[in-house]
Amino acid sequence: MRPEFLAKGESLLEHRPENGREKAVLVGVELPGDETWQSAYSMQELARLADTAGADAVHQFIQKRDRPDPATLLGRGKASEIAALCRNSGAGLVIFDRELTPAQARNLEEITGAKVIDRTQLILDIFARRARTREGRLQVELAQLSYLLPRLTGLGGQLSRLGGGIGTRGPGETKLEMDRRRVRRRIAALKKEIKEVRERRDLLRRNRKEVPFPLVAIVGYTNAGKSTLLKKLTGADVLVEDKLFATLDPVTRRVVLPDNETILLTDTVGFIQNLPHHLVAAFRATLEEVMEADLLLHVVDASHPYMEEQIGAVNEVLASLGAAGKPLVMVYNKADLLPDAKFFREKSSPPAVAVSALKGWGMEDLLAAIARALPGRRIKASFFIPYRKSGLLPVLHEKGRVLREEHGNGGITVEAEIDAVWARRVEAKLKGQE
Ligand SMILES: Nc1nc2c(ncn2[C@@H]2O[C@H](COP(=O)(O)OP(=O)(O)OP(=O)(O)O)[C@@H](O)[C@H]2O)c(=O)[nH]1
Ligand SMILES: [Mg+2]
Repeated sequence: MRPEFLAKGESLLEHRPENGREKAVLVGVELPGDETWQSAYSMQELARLADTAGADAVHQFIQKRDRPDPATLLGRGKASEIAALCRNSGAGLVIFDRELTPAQARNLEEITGAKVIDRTQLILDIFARRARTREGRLQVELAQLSYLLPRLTGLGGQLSRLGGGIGTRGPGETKLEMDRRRVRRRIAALKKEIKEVRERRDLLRRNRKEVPFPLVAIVGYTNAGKSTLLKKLTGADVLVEDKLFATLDPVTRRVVLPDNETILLTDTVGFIQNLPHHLVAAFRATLEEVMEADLLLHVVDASHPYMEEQIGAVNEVLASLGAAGKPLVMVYNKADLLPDAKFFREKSSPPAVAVSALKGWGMEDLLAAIARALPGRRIKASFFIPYRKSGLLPVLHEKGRVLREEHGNGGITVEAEIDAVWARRVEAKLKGQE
């Protein structure tokens, strides 16, 4: 996706080749206080992100430093080594696992002669390529431009890197000012459009509320198997891939629980450690599905060596969205890859089930757990009860709070606040034969 402020032929991330895959050198920088296993895991993840974006890691290493070098993050000597690595392997791209300042990126590009980007830019790039809906695209563009704007400030070199082809002084400055204004204008326009999309969604959501189906949102670390689960439970034709961030646009489908209650199940964008905050902000509208949900299914890849850390990262994002206290069922997925998944089923708070979304194992357990965990949703409803069915009146009194009761011709009009499930049961009895 090309942000509109760029002229034709210019690209925000020039490292992307027209076709085929790019060769990249991946660099981690470990500072005092960082855990070694964490840097190593983060690098593995960076390699998978690079793969998803269309780059193959030809070299990767982690450099330990006492403090970051303000000009180049790692030492000049190391930067020259990277230059040699790039030359020898034909890599045109260097990806850092740590956020780079605009000056650092520029200096490193000068030394290495390659494109230099960081983890945030890589994730933004993946999102840009994968967003399908209008809303998703708007959100990604907003995130990209918000990331870009501070990087345009006073940096002629940086702008030319971003496709302007401009010098650093003189007329370049004027163009730079203009670009900055264009970017700001575009950001304002995007925010307005997203607000409109959001208002329409709110309307849809309100309509949906009147149909009192509980909303259940699937959340979890990227690649945990969320879409596979939705597919298995609903037969929905959703994208499942062994790639990070396969899903960007939420999909909602109906599921009928064993007690005949219907729920709406929503698949969401996956979470990742160090999720760029621009992205969280931009995807807030999408993630509102999560905040609105009556129940969350936290899907975990139980076969992953860093399962606990991934659970922690997801809980952090949930907390930042204000969804930490929501009713939740832990779904330990990929049980088919484990010798014994019994352990997970024994956890009881929050309730947990072990499943294999791929093989369809544990789906009945899961549906039963959802039914148990769903909080009773009270709605306001009115009923007309014919006298021959007046046996239903005590049900309303027992299960709900009767607000109004009027005995008229042929029957009783009752207004009550009642659990959604019971409201539907009473409706069903009223519609039934006897
Ligand atoms: N062995 C095994 N693999 C699974 C299972 N569930 C999902 N997978 C695989 O895990 C990979 C990711 O699955 P997705 O359903 O796309 O994962 P996701 O959580 O939706 O991922 P994102 O949308 O990228 O966040 C795919 O290769 C699936 O086939 C499972 O129960 N067992
Ligand atoms: Mg998915």
